[in-house]
Amino acid sequence: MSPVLAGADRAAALASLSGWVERDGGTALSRDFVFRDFAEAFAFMTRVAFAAERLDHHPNWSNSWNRVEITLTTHESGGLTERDLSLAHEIDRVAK
Ligand SMILES: C[C@H](O)[C@H](O)[C@H]1CNC2=NC(N)=NC(=O)C2=N1
Repeated sequence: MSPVLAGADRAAALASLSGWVERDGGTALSRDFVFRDFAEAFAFMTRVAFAAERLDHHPNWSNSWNRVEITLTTHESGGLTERDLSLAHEIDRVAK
C-alpha cells in the first residue's frame, strides 16, 4: 500500500503541479478541464483511461458536454500518495 504523502514530501509533490486544488480535507486533488466540444472532452477521457490502466490508478471523474471534472485520491491509502501525483502529471500531459 502506498504511503500517504506528508510534510516536505507532500509540499514538494504539490508544488510540482499547477492547476490542481486540494479537496476533501487534503485527501484529494481536483482539476476541471474544458474542451471545444464533447468529442474533444471524450477523446481526452479516453487518453486518461488508458493512462489510468497503465498506472493501475484511476480517477473519480464526471463529464458534462465539454467539461471534465477530475478528482484524485488513493482509496486504499485514504489520502494523497505518489500514485495520485503520477496520474495528475500524466493527465496534464494528455490534456494538451
Ligand atoms: C486492485 C487494484 O490494483 C487496486 O484496486 C487499485 C486500482 N486503482 C486505484 N485507483 C485509486 N485512485 N486508488 C486506489 O486505491 C486504486 N487501487
